[in-house]
Amino acid sequence: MSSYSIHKEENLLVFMITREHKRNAINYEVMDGLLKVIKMTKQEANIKGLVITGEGESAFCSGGDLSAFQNLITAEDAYNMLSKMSKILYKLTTLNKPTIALINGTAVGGGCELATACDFRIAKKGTKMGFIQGTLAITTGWGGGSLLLEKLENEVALKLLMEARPLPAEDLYNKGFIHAIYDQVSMEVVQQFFANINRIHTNVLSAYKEILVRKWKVTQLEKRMEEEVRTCSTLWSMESHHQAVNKFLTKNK
Ligand SMILES: CC[C@@H](C(=O)O)C(=O)SCCNC(=O)CCNC(=O)[C@H](O)C(C)(C)COP(=O)(O)OP(=O)(O)OC[C@H]1O[C@@H](n2cnc3c(N)ncnc32)[C@H](O)[C@@H]1OP(=O)(O)O
Repeated sequence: MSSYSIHKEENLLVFMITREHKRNAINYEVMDGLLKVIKMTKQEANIKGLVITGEGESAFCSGGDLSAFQNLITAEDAYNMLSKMSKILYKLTTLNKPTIALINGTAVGGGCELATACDFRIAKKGTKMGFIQGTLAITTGWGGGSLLLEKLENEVALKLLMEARPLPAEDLYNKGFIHAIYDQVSMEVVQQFFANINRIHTNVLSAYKEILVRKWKVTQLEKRMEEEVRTCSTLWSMESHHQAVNKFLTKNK
């Protein structure tokens, strides 16, 4: 069974992680799917934007698949995986069309990084989200810390990263991380959120994205994300991280 699906909803492409049993954790197949959908969104003239979501009601995305990545022991092993995803998140962030994270359930760790790489975040009421990487004795490893610092005030972002705890969507709406909250989330609410943007020609939407991307090029966002990956790779190789992952993976055994 595939780890993701891609379909069209009117003029939007929808990418869904279909790993509900793993709380939509990201494996290499999901990474490849993300690359594919980013390319499709860019190339298809009749597509106006991209929506990223997770299967089911419990989770948007629980970050990297810890069971798949637990065999990455050294900093070099970790770097290869982390930089692969970080490059994908940079491509997503700088995509020339609007992107929306439809946060249908819990988003933690790399799941929050994925959401941060989108332009807009819509969440279901009460959903918990957190950059919990600190509890695993690592930092954000896919460049999401650098992205969060671009999207929120520095002090607000830093506090979220340093506290490493899940917060309800309502709190994150007040901090500016979430842009709209709905009782239930579906493609209907995405179309509602997107309606005004949808009236505007794609060339104009792309031109606005280009203004933002130009700023990120000047401030070397890509390089900053790469440095973040390197720092996380070193932390990843430490015993404290391996112990924390082991604790999670054996919690129900
Ligand atoms: C690798 C990059 C790094 C980064 O740069 O950010 C990361 O993303 S590190 C990963 C960070 N993520 C986590 O630590 C999240 C771990 N998951 C959880 O805390 C919880 O599962 C949850 C997301 C809060 C959901 O809780 P709950 O609804 O109670 O479900 P369970 O905990 O029982 O999980 C069900 C099932 O799914 C497996 N699972 C969940 N998350 C992951 C994951 N990230 N990787 C691998 N597997 C995951 C969990 O082990 C359960 O499996 P079974 O026991 O086999 O049913």
